[in-house]
Amino acid sequence: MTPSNNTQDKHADTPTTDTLYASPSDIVEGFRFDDKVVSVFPDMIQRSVPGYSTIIHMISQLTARYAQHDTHCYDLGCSLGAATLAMRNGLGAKKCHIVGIDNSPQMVARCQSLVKEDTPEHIDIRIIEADIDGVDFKPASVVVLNFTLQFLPIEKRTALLQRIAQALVPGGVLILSEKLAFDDPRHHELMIELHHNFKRSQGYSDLEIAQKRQSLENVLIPESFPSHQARLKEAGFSGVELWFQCFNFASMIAFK
Ligand SMILES: C[S@@+](CC[C@H](N)C(=O)[O-])C[C@H]1O[C@@H](n2cnc3c(N)ncnc32)[C@H](O)[C@@H]1O
Ligand SMILES: O=C(O)C(=O)C[C@]1(C(=O)O)C=C[C@@H](O)C=C1
Repeated sequence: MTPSNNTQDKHADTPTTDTLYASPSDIVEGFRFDDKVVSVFPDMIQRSVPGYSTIIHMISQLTARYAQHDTHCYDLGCSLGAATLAMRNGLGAKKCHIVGIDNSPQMVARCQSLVKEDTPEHIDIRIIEADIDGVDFKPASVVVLNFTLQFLPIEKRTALLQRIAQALVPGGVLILSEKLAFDDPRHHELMIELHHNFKRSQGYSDLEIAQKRQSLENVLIPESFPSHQARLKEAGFSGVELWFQCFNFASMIAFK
């Protein structure tokens, strides 16, 4: 079996368009990664996160540059495995242990079958159902948190990043993608407006945008780049840089 080059190819056969917030609802429930979200997730994330494909593509390249032989490569909050497969593609001939972790049983079940059908047996790749808060990390060279930390309660974020920093071998990196907040309220509002315009351009209605925003309230908690930078340094990283940003969506690289 030949692994696909485009990590989203496998998701292309998922037919479902995201219409989860298209009908008016009296009570908008808090966002959860349940069956309904799993069935539309590739479409939802592609049409909601500007630059998502670019980030996934670059995770391959960053893995090619930073992965070290016989270490672990972790994808934390792997959802359907887009970043996991991007890491796998970036490894080339390097022998690493790839581990994708998610605490949504529905995501994990679908991810396991997608990864299995696309990966030759000699590649060491595992998708595990677990809370990333309690995982005992093995020595790692590349760790990915692609739009996952934002769902962890703020008070748990430092401890997780400390455990990641401790697990990274010298020369290892953390790739951290997040929805950002901004300290200047004028800029914060502008970024939200431009993001909503992006969603409109992707076919979402004003109602869908408003209801999704409500469902993410107090579930996805964004922080500013300076806050992330300060916390990552406190957690043990020696350098933290932004390598991608489009509006309020960004990806950082943190060096051990
Ligand atoms: C926005 S999605 C991540 C997208 C994915 N990384 C990608 O690149 O396609 C966030 C994921 O994090 C998972 N998640 C949230 N909190 C978690 C936790 N404490 N432990 C493990 N997974 C978690 C969710 O179930 C969800 O699948
Ligand atoms: O739709 C939004 O406004 C988002 O914030 C996008 C976002 C994310 O950043 O994780 C939110 C939930 C889904 O998991 C997919 C994407």
